[in-house]
Amino acid sequence: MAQVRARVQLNVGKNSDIPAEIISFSGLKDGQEHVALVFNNADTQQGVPLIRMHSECLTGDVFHSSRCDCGEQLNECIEMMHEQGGILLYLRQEGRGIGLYNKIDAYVLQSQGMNTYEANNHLGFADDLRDFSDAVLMLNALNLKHVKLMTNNPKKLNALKDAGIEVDSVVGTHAHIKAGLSGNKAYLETKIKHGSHMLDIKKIKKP
Ligand SMILES: Nc1nc2c(ncn2[C@@H]2O[C@H](COP(=O)(O)OP(=O)(O)OP(=O)(O)O)[C@@H](O)[C@H]2O)c(=O)[nH]1
Ligand SMILES: [Zn+2]
Repeated sequence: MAQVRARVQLNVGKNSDIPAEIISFSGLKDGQEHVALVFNNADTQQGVPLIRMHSECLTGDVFHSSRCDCGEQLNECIEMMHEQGGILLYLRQEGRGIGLYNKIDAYVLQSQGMNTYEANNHLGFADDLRDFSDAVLMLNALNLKHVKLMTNNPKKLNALKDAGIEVDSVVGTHAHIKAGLSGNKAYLETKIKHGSHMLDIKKIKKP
C-alpha cells in the first residue's frame, strides 16, 4: 500500500501562474520517484475528478522536441486541470519504460527509417514496457476509485479498469502536429495505426 509522503503548494504552467499541489509518496513499488500534481483540490472535492497518467518524456516535456507531442499534451492537461480541476500523475517512465539513452538509440534508428515501435523491437524491447501499477497505488493513496481519464491510449484505460478503478469517461488530447524532417506526424500516425491510439488526427492543434 502506498501513502502520501508530503504535499506542498507550488505554481506551475508556462507562466508559473497556475496553482497546484505536488505530492510525493512512500510505498511505491518500482523504485521511481513518481509524483502527483493536484489542481483545485480535486482529490477532496465532490464529483468525479479528471486524471492523467503522463509518462515522462525529457525531450518533449522539457525541450519541446519536434519528435513527439508529449510537452504539448502536458501543457494542454495543466491548462485543462486549471479550469476544471484534476490530478496529474507524472510517471517516471521515460521512453515508454526503456529509459532515455535507449530512447535516443531508438531515435537514431527512426532517423534511418524505422517507426517508433520497430525501433524499440530492433533494440530488443517490446513495443511498450510500461506498467501502471504504481499509478494505481498513487490513486489508491489519494482515495480515488472513480475517475475521468485524459488519454488517447486504450492501454491506460484498460490498466485502470483491470485494477478496479472505475473510469467514467475518457477525454482525448488534441493532435499536436509539428512539421519538418524530424516532425511528429508519422510518429502520431504510427501510434494510431499500430498502437491503437484513439487520436483524431483531424483534431489538429498547430503549435
Ligand atoms: N521508446 C520510445 N519512447 C517514446 C518515443 N517517443 C515518445 N516516447 C515516450 O513515450 C511516452 C509517451 O507515450 P505515448 O505512446 O506517446 O503516449 P501515451 O502516454 O501512451 O498516451 P497518451 O495518454 O494519449 O499521451 C513517454 O514516456 C515518451 O518518453 C519513441 O520514439 N520511442
Ligand atoms: Zn515525447
